[in-house]
Amino acid sequence: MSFTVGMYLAERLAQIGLKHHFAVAGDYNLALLDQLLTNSAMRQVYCCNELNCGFAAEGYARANGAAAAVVTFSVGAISALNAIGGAYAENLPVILISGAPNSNDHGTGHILHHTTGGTEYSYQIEMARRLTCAAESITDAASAPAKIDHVIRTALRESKPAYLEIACNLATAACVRPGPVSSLFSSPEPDETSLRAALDATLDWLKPRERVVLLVGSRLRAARSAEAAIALADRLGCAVTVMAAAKGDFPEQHPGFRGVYWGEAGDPGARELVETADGVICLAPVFNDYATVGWTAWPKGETVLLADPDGVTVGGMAFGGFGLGCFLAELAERAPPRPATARETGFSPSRIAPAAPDAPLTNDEMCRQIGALLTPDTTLTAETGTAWFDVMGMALPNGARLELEMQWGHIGWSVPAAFGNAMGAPERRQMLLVGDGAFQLTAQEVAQMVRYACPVIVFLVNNRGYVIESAIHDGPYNAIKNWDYAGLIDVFNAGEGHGLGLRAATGAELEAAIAAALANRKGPTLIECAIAHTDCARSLVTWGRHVAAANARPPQPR
Ligand SMILES: Cc1ncc(Cn2nnc(CCOP(=O)(O)OP(=O)(O)O)c2C)c(N)n1
Repeated sequence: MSFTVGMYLAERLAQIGLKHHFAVAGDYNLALLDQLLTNSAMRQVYCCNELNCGFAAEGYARANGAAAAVVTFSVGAISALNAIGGAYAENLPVILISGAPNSNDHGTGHILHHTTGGTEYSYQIEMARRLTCAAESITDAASAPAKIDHVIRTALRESKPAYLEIACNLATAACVRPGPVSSLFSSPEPDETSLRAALDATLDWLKPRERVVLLVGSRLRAARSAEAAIALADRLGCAVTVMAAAKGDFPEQHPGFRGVYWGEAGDPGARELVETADGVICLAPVFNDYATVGWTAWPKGETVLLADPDGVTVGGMAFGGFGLGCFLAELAERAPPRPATARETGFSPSRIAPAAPDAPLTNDEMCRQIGALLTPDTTLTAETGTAWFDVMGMALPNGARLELEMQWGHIGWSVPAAFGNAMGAPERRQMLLVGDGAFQLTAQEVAQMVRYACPVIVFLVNNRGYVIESAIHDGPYNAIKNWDYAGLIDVFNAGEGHGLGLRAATGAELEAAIAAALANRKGPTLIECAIAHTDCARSLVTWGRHVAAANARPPQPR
């Protein structure tokens, strides 16, 4: 069999470490799917729809480092683009690959199915360009290798999604074979002059400061700088706080860890620590409206050093041309060691007392039991909603990973993302905390957890509606139709699956359900937790009040 464009793509995806790619079939991509199937290093995994396919790939990228989703033109790709927007917002290298019209149709005036009905088909790549770091259209075999390599190389370097569309008659076209994969991982050398200047300015800035705090942000992970951040914390002997979206991105058992900084909604003491510090080193933060609690918790001014993936701002100057990791590592080397002052007082997350076993299940008791399940090899995916606030109070053992989507915040993301994460890291204990409202958007991907025998433990918080929305601004639109969520599993099993659907209305029932879930290694266990509609973390109410105020700001005269 001659080597083809589709085989070139398959080999590159396998070479960058993908053992799976996600797909939904469509006549524009069937020949390409066949070509991808010829590569035995990768398994083709199918999803119920293209939005879920994109989110499954996003979740896979969190576990595996990168991911690919293969969809059909327009009707598939435009749904998937919502998930690609999420991957962009969350700094994840997901390659969206779309089948596309036959290369002979361009310029012929042909009207094609799965298009908007015109004779131009470039609208899709134009949309994709707005949500990716690189986008290419393959309509001839000769240029395919360079375009494929460009898209993958840029996605890996930028830690952002990229887009590739392949004409449906090109996947089987003869193509050269790929060269060494090292060319896909190349990145520019740091600008030594600028790096030195940034380090000198930082050391000068540090000199007079006695109460320094690190504030870890959610782009630290994408910048692959977590180890360097730990080294810096050890060198400076300082306190370390994390922003909500970065919870789990710094080891919580580290002696300097002091909790989540999230204004009035964060851990007790974290706000005072950050806001009374005379030096706050912000590591790859995203200070958006939710993260700053409606603009009420945003460290600024000359006490702040901003260390971003693409540059450092300190002492009234901006420096660029080097990566965050190398800046932090060099700073950890050059900063004068300081006594571990921050380690005099430890950090202990708030403890929840066990509820009476037969009392109606409360949100606190549910969080207490879930928190007790966290192990160093646990991945907990938490959905937009009260789940955000629930997980903030849980102590994460070193090694445990918390997956959040607090920038894009697409409800429903967590179900396919947890499925994708489970496919990428099957050796980890995979748990999902999702509200009933979000679940209703993408519930069908639990059927794929059954199909691929993923033992994900799904905690479905049935609090009868959109509680997070009610906390911001209530109204009839926050009520939803109740489902028999546990009963869905019988539907998804369709007789041959090993999913388990359980209900928990008391602490004792939740304990029993968790025991059954831990024993069920052949498929997902969905535990429908009955929680009163008004029973939510107090921090959500505080946060909701500030966010509502920020949303309600009257138009300012311009
Ligand atoms: C795709 C999408 N559509 C609408 C929204 C707005 N939104 N954010 N959170 C919610 C409600 C989430 O409700 P649940 O999942 O039940 O979570 P809880 O807060 O635990 O009740 C909405 C409707 C959103 N974040 N994403």
